[in-house]
Amino acid sequence: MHRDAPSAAGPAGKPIVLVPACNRQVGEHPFHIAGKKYVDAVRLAGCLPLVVPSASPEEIDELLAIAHGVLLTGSPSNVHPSHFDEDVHNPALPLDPDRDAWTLPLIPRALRMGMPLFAICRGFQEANVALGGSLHQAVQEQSGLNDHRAPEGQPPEIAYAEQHEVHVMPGGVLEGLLGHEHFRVNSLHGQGVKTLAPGLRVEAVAPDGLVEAFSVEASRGFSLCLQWHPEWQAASNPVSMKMLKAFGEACAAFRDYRNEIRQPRHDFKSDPET
Ligand SMILES: N[C@@H](CCC(=O)NCCCC(=O)O)C(=O)O
Repeated sequence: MHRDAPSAAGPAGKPIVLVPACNRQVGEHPFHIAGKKYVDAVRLAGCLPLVVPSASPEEIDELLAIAHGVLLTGSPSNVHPSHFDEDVHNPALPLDPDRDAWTLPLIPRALRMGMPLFAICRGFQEANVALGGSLHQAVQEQSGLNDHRAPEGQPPEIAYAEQHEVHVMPGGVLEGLLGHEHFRVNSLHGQGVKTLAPGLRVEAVAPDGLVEAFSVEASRGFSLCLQWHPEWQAASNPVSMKMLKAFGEACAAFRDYRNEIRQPRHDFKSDPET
């Protein structure tokens, strides 16, 4: 086999990142939707976004067989509290049980494979619940915790403006990437971590002590789950770009590993050119 021949798995294309969609009623009809800023963030990471409408358990396995990473987006909808054994606290707030139904089983399966995971806001909350944690349904109603919701009725430039500092915990993924002790982030959430799932490592906390970032210690792959929105104007945010670059590199490494183990073993004895 010529040394410069492409590998049997073919030239490595961009890593494929699954982006689970939300479910939204538009007029009389149900739609699957995904925020453009999340899809743009996957491209900024150097990966190929694959927005997925929904998936049956069998389809989850098929999707994981072709993917090299998962990005869980934010959403105005809340993770249904039944997944952490609570009743709905405020029925006026939107839910998305169809998204919950497949992202919650997707997360542990992806992590068990060592597939890179990048989770944002609702996605951060999904990851905590999927792995056995629970959420405050109304952070602002908890004694000692601040109101982490965005200012109401404001244009995106105000709603996604930086709201508070986060303190980076020493020795974790974030400190390794950023080397920062603290920096300011935006904040657009009413739910928040109540109990952290087993096996999660706190990566950053807000001034009131609320967990703002975690990684999955048990996973052998890259994982970074953030309560804030790094995808907002990410291209002009050096902190966001460092995290997205690390995620993209981890997805590329996972792709290369996948291609390597799937490459048919070469029988050098029978090949006259070796
Ligand atoms: N609904 C949850 C999660 C909040 C969240 O993801 N906000 C972002 C919504 C819009 C966007 O996608 O940027 C909560 O309130 O905690």
